Amino acid sequence: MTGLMQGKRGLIMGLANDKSLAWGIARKLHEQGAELAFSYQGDALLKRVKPLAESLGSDFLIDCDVSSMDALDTAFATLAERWETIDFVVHAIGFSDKSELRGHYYDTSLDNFLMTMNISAYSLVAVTKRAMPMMSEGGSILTLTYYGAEKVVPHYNVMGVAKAALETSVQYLANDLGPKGIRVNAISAGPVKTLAASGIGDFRYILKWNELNSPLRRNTTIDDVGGAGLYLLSDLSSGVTGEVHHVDSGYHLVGMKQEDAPDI
Ligand SMILES: NC(=O)c1ccc[n+]([C@@H]2O[C@H](COP(=O)([O-])OP(=O)(O)OC[C@H]3O[C@@H](n4cnc5c(N)ncnc54)[C@H](O)[C@@H]3O)[C@@H](O)[C@H]2O)c1
Ligand SMILES: Cc1c(CN(C)C(=O)CCc2cnc3c(c2)CCC(=O)N3)oc2ccccc12
Repeated sequence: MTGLMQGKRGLIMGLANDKSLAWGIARKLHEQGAELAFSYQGDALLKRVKPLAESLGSDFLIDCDVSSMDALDTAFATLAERWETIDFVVHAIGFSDKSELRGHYYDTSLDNFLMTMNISAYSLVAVTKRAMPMMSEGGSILTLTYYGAEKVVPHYNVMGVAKAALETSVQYLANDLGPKGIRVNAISAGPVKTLAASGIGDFRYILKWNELNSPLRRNTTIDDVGGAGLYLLSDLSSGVTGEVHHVDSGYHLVGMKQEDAPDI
């Protein structure tokens, strides 16, 4: 049977290892017949990303630090050399100085505020600008956000502000690109123990709280995110753009501790 993504190809940005949300998405896309290119952040990550990409039949690896406009120009030129058109881009990138992802938001430095907004929010605009001309047959762009954009999650701090900017950017980009048949959406994922989650104080508490208080009473997996990513990147979501789709076991619905949740 032909897959949902048969004949489709695109770029996955933000794969670091086999715990990455990008990995959950890449696997599902490959299963459904997509052809994949991967961008990674520097040689240190290449040794982990290369074997993962190869396991999905891809030898198309592109070094790209999204804080550099030259690197973005070079990355998309390399992409266009081999593939004249692409059907999708996954933007699974976010970063802040972890010393400011604890304590008070009012202690956020200007430097880290700007760096965090650049990498975690502006980079989607910069990527979209460069992907657009390659999506002459239309396309789908997907980014990853978190509930901390909508409501205060203690210590998510400047990342929450950046994700709020990212989510509104999704709306403005969707409106700009709609006439070109390019859709732009976000998945708001529940907490998942990834590289970007390690080094966060009391992450185990956040995971446990979500497990005990989400409607599904379980944490989110990268396969949960992969399935929803496949939907948003495929023609099944042809009428969907500018959307933030929660893949969080329903946690965003909850306004108070569940009765059956033990104290943790
Ligand atoms: N893990 C979670 O709990 C969770 C929940 C919701 C949303 N998210 C978001 O999902 C996305 C993917 O994160 P993840 O949890 O899979 O962790 P991850 O560490 O596996 O992925 C983050 C990626 O961002 C890349 N990156 C950081 N700075 C970069 C730069 N300047 N240029 C290029 N790449 C850069 C890293 O190399 C890494 O591959 C992020 O946007 C994150 O904010 C994560
Ligand atoms: C959930 C959750 C996350 C996971 N998540 C949704 C994220 O978006 C990850 C954000 C993040 C951004 N930059 C860095 C790190 C994490 C740690 C390593 C590093 O050096 N920089 O991070 C939190 C930080 C504080 C509170 C909750 C969370």
